[in-house]
Amino acid sequence: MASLTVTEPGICNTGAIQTAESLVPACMFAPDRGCADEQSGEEGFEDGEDTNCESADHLDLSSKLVLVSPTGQQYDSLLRHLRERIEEGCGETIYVVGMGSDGGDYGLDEKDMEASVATVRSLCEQIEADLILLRERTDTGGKIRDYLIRRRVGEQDFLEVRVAVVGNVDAGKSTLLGVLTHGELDNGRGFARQKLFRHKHEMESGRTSSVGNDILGFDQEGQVVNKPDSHGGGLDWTKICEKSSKVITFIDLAGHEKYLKTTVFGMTGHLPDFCMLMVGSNAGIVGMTKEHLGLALALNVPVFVVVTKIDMCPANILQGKCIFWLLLSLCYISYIILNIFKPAKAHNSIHFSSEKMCPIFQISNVTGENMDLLKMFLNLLSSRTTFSNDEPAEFQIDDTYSVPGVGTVVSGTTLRGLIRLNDMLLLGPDPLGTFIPIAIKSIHRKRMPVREVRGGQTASFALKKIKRSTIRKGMVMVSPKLMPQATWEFEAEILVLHHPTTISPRYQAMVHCGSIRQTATILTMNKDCLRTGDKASVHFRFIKTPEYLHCDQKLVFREGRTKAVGTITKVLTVLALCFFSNRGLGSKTIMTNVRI
Ligand SMILES: Nc1nc2c(ncn2[C@@H]2O[C@H](COP(=O)(O)OP(=O)(O)OP(=O)(O)O)[C@@H](O)[C@H]2O)c(=O)[nH]1
Repeated sequence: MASLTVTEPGICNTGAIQTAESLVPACMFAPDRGCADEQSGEEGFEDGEDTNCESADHLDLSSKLVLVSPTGQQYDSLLRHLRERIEEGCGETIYVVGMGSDGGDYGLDEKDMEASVATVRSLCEQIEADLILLRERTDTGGKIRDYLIRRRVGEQDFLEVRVAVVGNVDAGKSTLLGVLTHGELDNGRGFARQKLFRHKHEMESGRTSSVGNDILGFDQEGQVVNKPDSHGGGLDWTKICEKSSKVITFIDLAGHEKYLKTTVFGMTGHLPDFCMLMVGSNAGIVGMTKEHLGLALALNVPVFVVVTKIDMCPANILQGKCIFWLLLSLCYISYIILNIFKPAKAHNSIHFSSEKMCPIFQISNVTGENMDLLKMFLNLLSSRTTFSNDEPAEFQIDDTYSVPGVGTVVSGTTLRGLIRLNDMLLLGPDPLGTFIPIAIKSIHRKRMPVREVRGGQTASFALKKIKRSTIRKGMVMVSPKLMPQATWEFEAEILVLHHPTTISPRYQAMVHCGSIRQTATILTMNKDCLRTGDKASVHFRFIKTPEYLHCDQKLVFREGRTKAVGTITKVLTVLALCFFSNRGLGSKTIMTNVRI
């Protein structure tokens, strides 16, 4: 495992070990993270394995006592480091008080602890953040405390984390979301999921068929904001968002194979930060579980597992089934399986993606067992998207609506940059590959009107003078600075995960890339034919409309059970013709792309 670099007491920078799939923010974390279950001896990662820490600061900030009474220079340095960590952690970080940066100097007495906490509190005031105690431990040297430092947000703002919920049919996905977001336990016969279904046929069959969105709000203290819905009128999202400092958006996906296309769209188009893989303990790893896990890993989305229905499964059988999970992990990931039974482990496992761990929660939606651990863990998850003000705005559309009295509304995810009310963006590409200027007339985040949205946030925009039928999923709205170009053809490095026979040129299948979902034909490839497990460089062409693509975007190429994953390596050249027309005061730009 790669080493951590401690930059000051209690602050470890995981940035150095970030891999493509582990863009979890670099947060402060103490070397006591070795969370192999101290008492139960369960499998975990080794203590000290990551403690190759060295001071990165020329000032002596390495002592556990530096916070007791820092000099002016030390204080400034501590403040600077804390600010950096908060930026990297998208507004929050974990701070350990009572530990030296070498990881071996543990514990403070009562007096020093009070003085250190006072220093940290004053640092937090400087950056307008709150200090929340997560846990306290006592070592031979004294006390050690873990704090969550979370930047205060305005009433209209909140931190946002998206979690895709996948797993086989009947694993208890919708039920868990019903229990978490509505605060009422299930009866084992489908009570909790009723509140989530969007369609009549879902009510009748008990099967999710569409991409559902549910929110769980946490206040500054980490307490759940959602209240049981006594009137049956659904949750008031605006109230939840107003009271929350962090909102977890669950993307509830269908478990049945027949809805796989929708589930793949949910995983690629809704840009989840994390994937919650649900396994019913009565059934184990069956049906689509492996398919969903493979998809999440192929898209580099960090996975944690929630095993449900433990009330139905005797302990010895549950233990036996762990072998399945271990096998699963060996098949798909060389990750360390970490069973979460204690709050300390829930805290320690939040860096699971960068540590190559796969936390497993074992819960019951009926008795509520271990539900608090899961909530605690969810509260500590941080978004993987970092935001920079300077980047030109880019927004991908994943759904469209016609709202009476408002007109056409598009919803989706802001990929980067900042979008403000009345901003002028380019919407496209249409079937001719053109982008048209469009003004943002109103913005809603989680049904709450706001004035701006940033990279990493989902939003919906009301657009003026445009028909809903002219907009489709997969279109984008981007800053004119990007000079967007649509493309028909692209090259990608792909890996065939499964195909019953062989794939050769002229083969057609559905390409999922972000919220783009369109059939493409293989024109050429650098091998004669491809079988399961083969890698190749492939040249694709969309069959219906040109799309807006980037290099390095992940894609899934599938048809039935055939599945390949890959990364776009080249977007083929298009010739952009710009038509300008002056109407009234503002000039209007229409860009048309002609393929060469
Ligand atoms: N006893 C018990 N029953 C549960 C638990 N969790 C879910 N169930 C029941 O399991 C059944 C299936 O749950 P769902 O939430 O519909 O499963 P799902 O994974 O969402 O299924 P799809 O939407 O079809 O993908 C329901 O009858 C639930 O009441 C649990 O922890 N214990």
